[in-house]
Amino acid sequence: MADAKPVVPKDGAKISLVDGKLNVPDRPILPFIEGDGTGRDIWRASVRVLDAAVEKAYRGRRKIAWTEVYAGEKAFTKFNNWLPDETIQAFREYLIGIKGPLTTPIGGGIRSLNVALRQLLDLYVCLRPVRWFRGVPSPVKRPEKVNMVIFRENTEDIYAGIEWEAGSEQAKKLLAFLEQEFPKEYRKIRFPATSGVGVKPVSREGTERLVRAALEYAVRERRRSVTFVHKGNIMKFTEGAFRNWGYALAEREFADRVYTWEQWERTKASRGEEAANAEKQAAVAEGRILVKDAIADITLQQVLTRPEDFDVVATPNLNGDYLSDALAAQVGGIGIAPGGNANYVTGHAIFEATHGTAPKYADLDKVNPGSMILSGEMMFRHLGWNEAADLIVKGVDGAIAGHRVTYDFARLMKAEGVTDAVEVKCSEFGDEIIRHM
Ligand SMILES: NC(=O)C1=CN([C@@H]2O[C@H](COP(=O)(O)OP(=O)(O)OC[C@H]3O[C@@H](n4cnc5c(N)ncnc54)[C@H](OP(=O)(O)O)[C@@H]3O)[C@@H](O)[C@H]2O)C=CC1
Ligand SMILES: O=C(O)CCC(=O)C(=O)O
Ligand SMILES: [Mg+2]
Repeated sequence: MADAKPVVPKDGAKISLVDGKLNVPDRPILPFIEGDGTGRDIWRASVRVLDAAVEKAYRGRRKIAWTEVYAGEKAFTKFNNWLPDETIQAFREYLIGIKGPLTTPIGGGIRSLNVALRQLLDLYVCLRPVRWFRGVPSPVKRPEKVNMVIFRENTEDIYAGIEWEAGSEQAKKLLAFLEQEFPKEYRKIRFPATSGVGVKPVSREGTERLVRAALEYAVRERRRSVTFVHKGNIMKFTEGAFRNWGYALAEREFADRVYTWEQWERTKASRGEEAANAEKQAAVAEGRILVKDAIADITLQQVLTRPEDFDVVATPNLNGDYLSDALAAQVGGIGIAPGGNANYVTGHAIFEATHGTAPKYADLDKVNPGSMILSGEMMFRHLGWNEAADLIVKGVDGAIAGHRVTYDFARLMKAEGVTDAVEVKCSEFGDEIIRHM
């Protein structure tokens, strides 16, 4: 069987990290994974848009040296390997890349390749900006109020994949250990003989590097607040610790840039509520970032009812997964929800849409390529290619304003009474974006 060594364009050059800064050549080698299911249609449309933006912005001076790497069904078919080492090696070597969605079977079979890539490359931030594009149909009345950036921890929590099937030898062994060593806790397991068991690791290091990234972003981008979203009332030493470590780091490393709810609590306890409110107001007035926290369940209500209270969000892995799909709905759905996974120390990053493979639409040239295209836009900004990124935003704005959109937007537009909305194919929506650049 052939090996999965990527074929790199001869004139391509490597991106490198020099003194903590990306050094991007004019012909950067960027590995890409096409993706399973709708990934194939989406990639075909997206790569044309990304190339067109670069061509229009730089008139041949810059060009991407796309290099296909393999994972998922295509890799398994070609190489009998779901995630070849060559793919990991390529992302290691070329630093930055982009991928389509990959299928993960439910309740058995292989573990997530998406998660494996994040863990193997230690891409500890999953960055998912959620903002509304004018004209995108939305189920909420004021979608323009949604402008949030999710920093989802990307390497630990239950995504570590440490769990054992009910009745398995491993589950029995762990339960026997618990019965022996922690009898009080063991007695809380309602049906031990038929329980699957999982482990949820959340570390101080993992939390701190994620929170640091969120705060650095908030400072750099002059954002208003950072909210730690957690379920720390129930999971005290994992999610609750995430909150506590987050506050401690904010006060330790960003003392002169933030004002935290913990500070407010301390001032209230020592000098009363009025003094605490005055202190907070003064801090916010001088441009400090308000650092606060919210419990995950009520957050899911409040992001709907008062989205303006949420700005940058830092949260453990599972909460971030739920929150990013829920928030995407408010700005027009998962068809326009980009993202990126990154390690800000090593410089490694893989950009990818928030959505999955949407298998029922595979190869129909139907779904919205917007999430992948806007993930490309994020990638260009990450590379410092802002002119190309701006053209993509211009193209997306124009395509939406023209009301020639994929089925998801057309469906919502029609429901909103937009009579001239025309459903176009995935590839045609790509054409529309290029036309409006
Ligand atoms: N990072 C990754 O690679 C991810 C992979 N996955 C994997 O994808 C597979 C399918 O997951 P599933 O839960 O069905 O979620 P999906 O995100 O794949 O699809 C769910 C629904 O979202 C809508 N949707 C998805 N993509 C688009 C798009 N590009 N344009 C417009 N609408 C879209 C469709 O809604 P409608 O039916 O209303 O038209 C679709 O039925 C699973 O194996 C899962 O593990 C999931 C998430 C991320
Ligand atoms: O890996 C998967 O299949 C799902 C991942 C996911 O839902 C996400 O990263 O948002
Ligand atoms: Mg998800």
